[in-house]
Amino acid sequence: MTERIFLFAGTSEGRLCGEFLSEAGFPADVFVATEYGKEIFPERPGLTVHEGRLGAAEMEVAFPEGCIVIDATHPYAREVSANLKAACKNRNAVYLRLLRPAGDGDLSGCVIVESAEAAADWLDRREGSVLLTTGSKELCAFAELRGFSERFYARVLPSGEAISQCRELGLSPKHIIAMQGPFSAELNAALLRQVGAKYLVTKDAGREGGFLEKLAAARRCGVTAVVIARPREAGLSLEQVKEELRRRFGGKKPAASPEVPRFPAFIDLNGKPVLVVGGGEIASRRVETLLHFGASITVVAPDGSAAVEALAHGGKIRWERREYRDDLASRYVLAIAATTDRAVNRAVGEAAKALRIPVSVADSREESSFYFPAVVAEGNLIGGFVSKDGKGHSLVREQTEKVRRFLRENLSGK
Ligand SMILES: C[C@@]1(CC(=O)O)C2=NC(=C\c3[nH]c(c(CCC(=O)O)c3CC(=O)O)Cc3[nH]c(c(CC(=O)O)c3CCC(=O)O)/C=C3\N/C(=C\2)[C@@H](CCC(=O)O)[C@]3(C)CC(=O)O)/[C@H]1CCC(=O)O
Ligand SMILES: NC(=O)c1ccc[n+]([C@@H]2O[C@H](COP(=O)([O-])OP(=O)(O)OC[C@H]3O[C@@H](n4cnc5c(N)ncnc54)[C@H](O)[C@@H]3O)[C@@H](O)[C@H]2O)c1
Repeated sequence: MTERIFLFAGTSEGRLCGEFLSEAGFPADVFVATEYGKEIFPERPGLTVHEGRLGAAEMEVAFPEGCIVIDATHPYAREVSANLKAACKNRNAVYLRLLRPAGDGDLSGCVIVESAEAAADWLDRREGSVLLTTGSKELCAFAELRGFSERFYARVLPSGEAISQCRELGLSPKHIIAMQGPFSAELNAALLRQVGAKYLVTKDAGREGGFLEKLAAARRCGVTAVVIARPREAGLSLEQVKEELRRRFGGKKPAASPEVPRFPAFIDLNGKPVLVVGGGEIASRRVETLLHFGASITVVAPDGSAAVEALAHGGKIRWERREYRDDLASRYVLAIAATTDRAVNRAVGEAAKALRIPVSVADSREESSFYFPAVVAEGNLIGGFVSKDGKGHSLVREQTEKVRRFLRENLSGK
């Protein structure tokens, strides 16, 4: 048996390493922590991308004995690295730490602290606005400080999760900058001036992380950079990791991730709120199916088919005649995105996943956390068909029709 490769990514090195694996024909399972991380990890042949944070116990279950684990997580993601190391030890797996070199910037004039908490403590004893560029997860270290919501501006990733975290901790939209870096020194300087910052809080995220551009901007604007020191850790460069993999596999290939089909769950929708965004042909087909299962359906769409019109008129569904406004409510138990607008469908998918609501996105199997099945309901039997890979739409349609006919004939009178 050839070993499998697991890559924990989410950083630029992680992406480069993924690129290398794909080009070398090395299949791998890639893990990214957030949905946003998955989105920016380009789809590549041979790579199976999983989203979500695994705990130590889950990692241990996921790793087959003797596999190879590449840890390309952020240099500050201490907990993940500790978990990966422990899981690898218990599974006799090879642990390769892919670590970007430190930023080796000129730290003169900077305040160096050991942790986000130490940075918060230092800032608590000073006045003036602060631009935080340490990510949404570190925010809570600062949230308790007096004047947090007035003094602090947070620059975070433009993901629903990060923005809600900022909002929950009390930052108003005016104090949130949602963009993906790394940023130029010019843009950093413009933001520092825009918020009237006196302090900039940053980690030493290395050259690739845009650390040097942050230092340069702070210096240019007369802003004090508060640098959270990097944990001391040994690691390999991307080149060294590539070398190690080539050496291990020689002409052989790692084993591919086994294809796992989706589990057909039969859930109770009776009387439960279901949201359908879009009111056209596809949405109508879904609505009609869902009504058989007692769902309490709300359609959100500026215009709809004759079927939607009739159902709304007859009081069978609720129809909000408007565009979707990024307002998915958590009370829904299921969501369908079936508009002709790609951006809207994607937004519904993301909002639903953030709320852990199963969602089918009519124009993207990747973004669908469940596939809408071709439903078979004959006699006392209920079934639903999808293709294993979610690509066989016509096959599903044709074959399901045959199954329906078959069951109708066989079950007549039963
Ligand atoms: C089962 C069924 C249920 C239903 O829709 O009610 C269903 N698709 C059906 C038919 C069908 N769909 C399409 C065609 C046109 C021909 C073709 O392209 O081949 C035909 C065939 C036809 O109409 O003849 C187009 C299409 N569909 C999806 C994409 C996007 C993509 O693939 O990423 C595109 C390209 C559209 C675009 O981008 O413009 C995606 C999805 N469609 C799914 C379900 C989910 C996966 C299930 C699976 O296929 O395994 C999934 C992943 C997500 C979801 O929607 O939940 C239904 C049969 C119902 C029945 O017969 O009773
Ligand atoms: N999964 C499948 O089986 C399948 C099959 C064919 C097509 N598709 C895809 O499904 C999608 C819908 O196709 P259709 O044939 O139903 O289109 P359609 O033109 O019949 O309907 C589009 C609907 O989207 C609504 N809409 C547009 N912008 C909106 C917004 N901002 N907010 C809310 N609603 C909005 C419109 O009001 C309309 O009701 C397309 O993306 C298409 O590619 C999926």
